[in-house]
Amino acid sequence: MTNKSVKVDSPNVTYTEDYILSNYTYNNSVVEETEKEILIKPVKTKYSFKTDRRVVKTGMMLVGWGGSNGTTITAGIIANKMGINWRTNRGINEPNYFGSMFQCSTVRVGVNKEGQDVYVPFKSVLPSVNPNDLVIGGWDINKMNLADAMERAQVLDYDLTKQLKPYMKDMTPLPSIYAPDFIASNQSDRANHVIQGSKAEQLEKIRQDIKNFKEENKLDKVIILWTANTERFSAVVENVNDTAENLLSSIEDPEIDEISPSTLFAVASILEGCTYINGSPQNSFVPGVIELAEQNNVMLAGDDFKTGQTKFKSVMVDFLISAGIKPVSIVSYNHLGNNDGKNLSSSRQFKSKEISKSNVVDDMVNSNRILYEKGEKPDHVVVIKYVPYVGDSKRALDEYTSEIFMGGINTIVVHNTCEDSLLAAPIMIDLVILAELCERIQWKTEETEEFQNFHPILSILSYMLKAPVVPKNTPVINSLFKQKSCIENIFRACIGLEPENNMLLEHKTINTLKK
Ligand SMILES: NC(=O)c1ccc[n+]([C@@H]2O[C@H](COP(=O)([O-])OP(=O)(O)OC[C@H]3O[C@@H](n4cnc5c(N)ncnc54)[C@H](O)[C@@H]3O)[C@@H](O)[C@H]2O)c1
Ligand SMILES: O=P([O-])([O-])O[C@@H]1[C@@H](O)[C@H](O)[C@@H](O)[C@H](O)[C@@H]1O
Repeated sequence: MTNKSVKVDSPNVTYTEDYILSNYTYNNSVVEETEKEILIKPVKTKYSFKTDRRVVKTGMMLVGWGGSNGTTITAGIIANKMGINWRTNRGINEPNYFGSMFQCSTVRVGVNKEGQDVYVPFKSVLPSVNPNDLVIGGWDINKMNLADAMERAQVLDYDLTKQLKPYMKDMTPLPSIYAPDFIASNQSDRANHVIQGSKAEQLEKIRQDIKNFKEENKLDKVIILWTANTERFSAVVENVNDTAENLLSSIEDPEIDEISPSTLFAVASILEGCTYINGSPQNSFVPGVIELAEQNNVMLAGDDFKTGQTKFKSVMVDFLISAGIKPVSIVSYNHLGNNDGKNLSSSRQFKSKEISKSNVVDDMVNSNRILYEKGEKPDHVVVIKYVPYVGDSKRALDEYTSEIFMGGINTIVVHNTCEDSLLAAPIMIDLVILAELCERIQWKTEETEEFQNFHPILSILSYMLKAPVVPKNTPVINSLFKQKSCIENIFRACIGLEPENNMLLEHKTINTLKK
């Protein structure tokens, strides 16, 4: 695939040294529904987009750096950066970023003179950070260095880990905030690298860590990503964490415990002006965090990486319902033996994951009132079991039972086995790279004078997340192809291209009589 630069030649697009400026007409429709009629009125909004072309030196700080995902993403980036090949019984393996939608998928940009579709790497559409250039750091409640932690995770092939150890042995996580009430008690033996002191002192330490990391590595920006253990949900308590002011005040109050480590990290990130991404299912983004991010115009994205079983579900259910087939029972079972699975074997932590894995079909079900009455849903069961022997190699079994034509029943069973962390690492890379890119895109319309950033809650990143956090009163979209289409078409608009509509009219209106 080409590494050529991609440029749009259009009166709607201007390339300056520092910016790509595009004028884009956004076509939508306003619908008026009466007793007897649905009246649809097309509307047009003129947008201007401004994308900063200056890709700067970017750091990625991982909370939970010593875990399976944290060590795997670090190992994968080093292997790609250094071009480290490794041998297995299948022969020589080369590093890649497979599973990263932005690094390894393509977009159709038009047709050539022969009428053939032309595809370019998605990552070539707008200037973005090369994952090889990410400066990596982070925190863990366990002091093990990254080389030993990579071995502990047992995710990557031996010959690769042997070559990587010299690069990772001197990488040591910073001590972190440990609150035993928020993660499984079976994690307590891991907690040997903990920041002491009050919540306020812990918050200040994390803020200082971010400042130091930025300064020591001469970074222009840092993105912070939570890939630590799944926490239980935090209670949303009036006067405690319901507003930004109350949350900041609660952090200063030693009597208040209902502030999770992940919420403290989110507050620290926001106060340091760093985008924060929640890769786990807990509600780190209590209302006070959301308000603080909006007040400081700092971006957030979450919750819970969408990597395997749930990603598949958001395709499968979309296919069934959009085909007019009615899923009536969905059972998702999996077992795995990594430390994530160990933590999830505790009921309160499993509950967080059960919620994020269960809500993923709601938008698709609610979009079809032919198949489903209002409020009607398929039976939906999520089961996760901890089986130490299988380690990171998650075994997922899904059963989709649907009603089909004339009383027929269709049952589809899927078995899916893979190293969970090898699915998660490229998704984490996409989240960080795309979050950084979104920080450099601004928009305005004819009604707004100044260019402004996207809303701080980055719902555009929903493709990578099981339980997308979205701005208040906006829709949660879980359908994978709608999510991909959203990212692709917004980026196309930034270079003045129309949305991909898949009409290929040029191939359907050919004049067969023309000689
Ligand atoms: N496919 C996937 O792997 C996948 C998909 C979706 C979500 N997730 C989520 O990603 C997270 C990480 O998964 P994993 O497989 O790497 O788990 P892991 O248990 O191997 O790693 C988590 C790490 O976080 C550390 N930790 C726990 N509490 C911490 C704290 N307060 N501060 C800093 N570090 C802390 C632990 O010591 C551990 O090293 C989990 O919450 C998991 O549910 C994983
Ligand atoms: O993304 P996905 O494969 O549906 O979900 C996964 C679960 O199946 C797995 O049990 C859990 O340990 C991972 O954290 C991840 O959430």
